[in-house]
Order: sequence, then C-alpha cells, then structure tokens
Amino acid sequence: MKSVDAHLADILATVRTLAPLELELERALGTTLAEEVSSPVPLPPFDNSAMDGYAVRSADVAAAPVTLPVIDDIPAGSGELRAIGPGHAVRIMTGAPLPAGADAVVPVEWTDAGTATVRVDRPVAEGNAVRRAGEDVQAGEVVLKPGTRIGAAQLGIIAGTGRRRVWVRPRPRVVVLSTGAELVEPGAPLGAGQIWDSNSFTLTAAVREAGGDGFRAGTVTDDPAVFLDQLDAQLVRADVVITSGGVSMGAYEPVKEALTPLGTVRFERVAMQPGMPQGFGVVGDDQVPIFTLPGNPVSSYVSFMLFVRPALRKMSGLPAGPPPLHTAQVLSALRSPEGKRSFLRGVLADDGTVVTPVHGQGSHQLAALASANCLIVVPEQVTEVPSGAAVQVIRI
Ligand SMILES: Nc1nc2c(c(=O)[nH]1)N[C@H]1C(S)=C(S)[C@@H](COP(=O)(O)OP(=O)(O)OC[C@H]3O[C@@H](n4cnc5c(N)ncnc54)[C@H](O)[C@@H]3O)O[C@H]1N2
Ligand code: MOO
Repeated sequence: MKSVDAHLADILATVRTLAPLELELERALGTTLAEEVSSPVPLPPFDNSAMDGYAVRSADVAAAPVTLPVIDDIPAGSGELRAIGPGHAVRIMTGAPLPAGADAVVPVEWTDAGTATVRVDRPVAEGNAVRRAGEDVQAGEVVLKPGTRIGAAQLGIIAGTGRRRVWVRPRPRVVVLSTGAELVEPGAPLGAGQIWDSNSFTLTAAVREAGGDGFRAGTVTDDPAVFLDQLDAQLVRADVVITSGGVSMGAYEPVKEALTPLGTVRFERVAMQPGMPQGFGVVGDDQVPIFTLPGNPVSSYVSFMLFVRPALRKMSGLPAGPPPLHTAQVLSALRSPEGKRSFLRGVLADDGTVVTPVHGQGSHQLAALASANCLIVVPEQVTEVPSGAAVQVIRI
C-alpha cells in the first residue's frame, strides 16, 4: 500500500500554482497577493487629530485652567486651514488635519466644550492626541508582500493605499460531484435503499473553508458514460474536480470504470484509515487535477483535509504540505489497524491540552464527525495507544 506521505507528495508534484490575474478589490477576498503593494503617499497623509477636542499650542495651556478664544472649527475632510496664533484654540474633530501652529489636541472631555471661547481644565504635552503623517506607512513603503493571503485587514490596507485593482492568484474553482445510485437530494423524500447526498455539501463547504470557490455539481448515478458526460460539462469552469464514491472494489464503480481507460488517473490503496481507496490524476485538454475520493462520508472528508486542502493551498500560491500537527494527551485508550495511519475523530479541549475520542469511529458516522473538532493521528506501526499517552492531532 502507498503511504499517506507518498500520495500527498505525488499530488503536490502534479498540481500547479494558478496564474495571476488582476481583480477588482471587491473580488479579491481570500485570494493570494501576486505583487508587492506599496503606498504612493505617507499614511496618514497629513498630521491629524486622534480625538474630538481643541487644537492648541501646548505652551498656551501649561497653566490650565485657562480660557482661550476659539477661532475656527475643523471637521474631518477640511482642506483650507488657517494657522493658529499664540493664545488661540481651534475646535477639531477626529481625523481632521491639524492646523499649522498647533502642536497638541485637548480632548473635549478636558474642557467646557465652548464654541466662542473654551476653558481648558488640564495641561497637555506637545503631541498629545496628534497622529503624525507617515506614522503608519512611509511614502513608497511596502505594506504587503507577494504570497500574502488577502483577508479583511489586507484588503483594507490595499484600499487604504488608493488601489482599486490588485494582482492576485485566484481562489481555485473546484467542482464537486457525488456519485451513487442510492443518492437523493436533501429535501426530496427518501425511497427504499436511498440516502440523502451529504458528501457534495460537506466537500463544497470544505473547499470554501479552505479558500477555494466550490461549486456543487450535484449527483450522478452509477453509469460511467453519464459520469463522463457530466465531468466533461463541468471541466470548463474547474481548476480542480472532486468526486466522491465509486472507487472501491464493488460491481458498480462508475468513477473508476470511467477514468481508468483514460490512463491519466491512478486508483490506489493508501495506508490510512479511513480513506484507503484513493484516486488522483488529471483530466481534459487542460489537465485539470481530479481527486476521486472514497464515498464513505468520513473517508471523503478526511481525504479532503489530507490531500485536497494542501493542493488547493499550492494552487493558491500558499505554502503547502501536510496539515499542522499539535500534541495533546488522549483521555481514553485507542486502537488502530497495523500498517495504516489512523485519523480518529476527537474533541480537543479549548486549551489544546487534552483530547477525547468521539463515540462512533466508523467511516460512515457523519454525526460523530460533526461532533469532533480534530483528527487524532495514530502512526502506521502503532496498534494500541494507552489512555494518558501523548498523541498528535490535526485541528479540523
Ligand atoms: N470489498 C471491499 N469493499 C470495500 C472496500 C474494500 O477495500 N473492499 N473498501 C471500503 C472502503 S475503506 C471505503 S471508504 C468504501 C469506498 O467506496 P466507494 O468510494 O466506492 O464509495 P461507494 O461505494 O459509492 O459508497 C460508500 C459508502 O458511502 C456512502 N456514500 C457515497 N456517496 C455518498 C454521498 N454523496 N453522501 C452520503 N453518503 C455517501 C454510500 O452510500 C456507501 O455507504 O468502500 C468500502 N468497501
Ligand atoms: O477506509 Mo474507508 O475509507 O474508511 O471506510
């Protein structure tokens, strides 16, 4: 049997980082930056007030309480400013430019809030409540480097440098297809021998959680020709295809039957539990990577986390490798088949120190998976883990 590590290595050697494209900022969330972003101007662009209050010369309020004439009113956005002379105050709002001559702002709470004159009750140091030009970013300074995942704050600073569009590696577009004659769309009634299709929902959501654009292309019955037609129709919008089901040893394995003759997809047994039957390769003129995951719901999800997620990261231009491991103490004994790496479902305590396996470790037990927040990894050569032992876990 092929090792988990060898299978992931083959996958990462095959998938390519997506080519950069220029996107409107509104569409850039979750993509990876493909250029250096710098600011054309200092940020803030001008000295401004950090508080609502009065711009003054600090020397004029050193002997507070003092009363000063208020010679101007500066809301944020004001362009033309009068310089203030000695003994004067100007009412100023947060974000408004500091007038020439002023060197400090007195918060309104330290005054009588007057409009013609103002009584300042406390002295302020020079620079009090003043935000200096360039304090956040100098003109020309790089604020984000290529390879940065664009989240809310990153999008904010790109907009904050005045950019409308940005070069990024896009979110991979991933089409998810379920196969199985027993599958019914949730919402429709269940007939004898049928189950509701859950994998396409799980996998599409997992794609989105991993930063891809997931499209649920629904279910295909057990006919290989119909499966190939469906796959062909989906390839135009796919950077990756994920299928679930139809890859093990049964009499009706449409995915295996349809793809084996192409010679570009390998079906293998990987030394893991769950998730042993795996298929991976490329399809279509554009050599679109395809993951044919096992149908058991827990198996397909675990396979996604171990193999598809790292591939999506590589395609997005992010560092890609096996999921990060954390160490915790397991609170009950575990068993694992010899020669396979087990990924048991567990609940990791909030502080990350201890982990409890969930009840129901079958690869069909989706409710048990839904109650878990981690996978407990038991190495290939280990068959029994005593309660209290240190184990490695993958957060999910
Ligand atoms: N004789 C053998 N039988 C099986 C082997 C084996 O080595 N020899 N491997 C087992 C393992 S391990 C797994 S995992 C499954 C994988 O089977 P398939 O990938 O061919 O998947 P199916 O047979 O289509 O389905 C398996 C199971 O999962 C349910 N399923 C499928 N799709 C969905 C879906 N979209 N939503 C919810 N549930 C789904 C399906 O009804 C089956 O119960 O094979 C074992 N058998
Ligand atoms: O190894 Mo299968 O993937 O669990 O039931």
